[in-house]
Amino acid sequence: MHLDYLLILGVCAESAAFSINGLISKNVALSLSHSYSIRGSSHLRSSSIPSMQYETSTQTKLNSDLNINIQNLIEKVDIFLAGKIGSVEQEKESIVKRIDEIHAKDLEFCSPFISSKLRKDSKQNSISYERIYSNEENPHPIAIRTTDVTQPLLDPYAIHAIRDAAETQWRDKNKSSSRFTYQRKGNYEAHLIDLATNVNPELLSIVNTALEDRIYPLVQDVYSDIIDLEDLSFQIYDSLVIRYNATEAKLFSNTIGAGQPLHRDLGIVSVNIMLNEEFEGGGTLLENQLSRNDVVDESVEPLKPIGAGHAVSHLSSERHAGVGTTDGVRDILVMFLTATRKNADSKVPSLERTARLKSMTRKHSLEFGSNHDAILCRILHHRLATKYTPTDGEAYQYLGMSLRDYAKIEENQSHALDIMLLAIRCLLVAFERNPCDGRLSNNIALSYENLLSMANKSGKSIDPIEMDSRIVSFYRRAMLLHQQCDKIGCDVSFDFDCATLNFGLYEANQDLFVEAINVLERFESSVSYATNEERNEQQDRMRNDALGLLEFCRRTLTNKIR
Ligand SMILES: O=C(O)CCC(=O)C(=O)O
Ligand SMILES: [Fe+2]
Repeated sequence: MHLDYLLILGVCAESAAFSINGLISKNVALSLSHSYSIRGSSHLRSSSIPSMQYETSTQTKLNSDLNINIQNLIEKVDIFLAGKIGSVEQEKESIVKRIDEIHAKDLEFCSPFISSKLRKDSKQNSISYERIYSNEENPHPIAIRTTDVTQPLLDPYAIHAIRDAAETQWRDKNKSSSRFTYQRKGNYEAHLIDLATNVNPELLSIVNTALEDRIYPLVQDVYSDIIDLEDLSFQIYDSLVIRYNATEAKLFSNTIGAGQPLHRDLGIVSVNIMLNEEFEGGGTLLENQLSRNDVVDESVEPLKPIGAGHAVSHLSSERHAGVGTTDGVRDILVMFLTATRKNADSKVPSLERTARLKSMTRKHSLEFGSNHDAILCRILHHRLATKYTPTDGEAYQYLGMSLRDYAKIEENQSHALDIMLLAIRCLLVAFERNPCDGRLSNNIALSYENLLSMANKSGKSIDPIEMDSRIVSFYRRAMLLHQQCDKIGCDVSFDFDCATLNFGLYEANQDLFVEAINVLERFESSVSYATNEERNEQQDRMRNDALGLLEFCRRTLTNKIR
């Protein structure tokens, strides 16, 4: 589905206003005034760097149109920011300074692990690997998998030492210092640096040898086409031993197994090494493996290394999940690599800056007393994220969502509408880059709904049929993407619930009760795999709302038939 970006600019022509039938909000005592937009998660690893490449032949023309529009769009965002913030350039500088300082501090955490020599001085890569491609007509590489059984990144001795140290730490509850945010039943984690420091000092030399001889040369080989490696030195900023214990997860009736939801990691490159083979399910699902056609592709399978000691690697910005391990125990060692520039003015690569800008936004914005200033802070951060990595779809997504939030508090209706249009255009740029992000499709549909109601308020009119078809297409797309993930064993239940309820509510508001029922019926059969208590509560509330709405639709339909 390709959308016409220019059309969005032209939707405000003067003609009859379109009004949504307000049946639900008028007649039903449901607390459905809120819609569920989906924010990026705030955990340590929620950040993003661009996907490896971004081109398809059918998109070529759109891309070139898009380039002109992006420039125009960014200019408009800059004009908006300059009108709201007195000293934009100064603010930007201080944000970047703060981000770079955190980066420098984080690098100390794993400093006992060696960093890579510059590429020209480093060893030649000897590890064979294959590329894994996105699921589209003109696929682009999204990951690699090592392919030669005789060349593991870690040998059995190293694997044994790592697992043994992790188990020792897990037995000692006092020693578990976790920065890991996916504290789900059945999941365990240990920082490799803690294991090397507190449990088995030999791990330092084991890991450093693997890094120097195999891992860094491999990474430099794999990513040389994608990242400018000139004067770049890689370094571990964190590394985790993760255990997914399916038996324990099942005890808590978490039927999808032990896993991690979709996320991005901080840093630049993630290397995911398999430590054992005795489990069912599991593996790493990359969002871009999903089908972007409006079908569920049954052939998509999560990536698994060829055996213990072997690896899968991807840019940390590729959105991915740990698919539920359904039987046994799955152990992995994940290394998150960042980098510094040796000879440049700025030591921090722009990819790293973008990732950190996005991950720090929430924290920085909470420092402001007023909601207005907090939203401006978010817009500024995401604008900077798009500046450092213009290809980053998620940066555009967040920029769009923060602009949308500004539009909602803008009192001047006409200005609000203009800002909303800017927001939607950012979201559409994001969609071009990340067509398989189900949250994004939901948020676009929702934003079109917001646009319609704002247009009504300000007396402007929008082609209702065009809008309706976009809203429905984006909700359908969101549902389909979530459905694919769910089928593969990746926990998207929260996002799936959001999209389902929003879509059902939209249909019900159009008096399309049969359609609404079809959508909402999912709530009668689906299971919730909430990640933490807060989400659990929110999800329960959503489910109740949805079931109430479903009942209302059924009742209304029966009354109509009578
Ligand atoms: O389970 C997996 O393979 C994914 C692990 C992962 O993404 C992470 O630890 O950040
Ligand atoms: Fe990850």
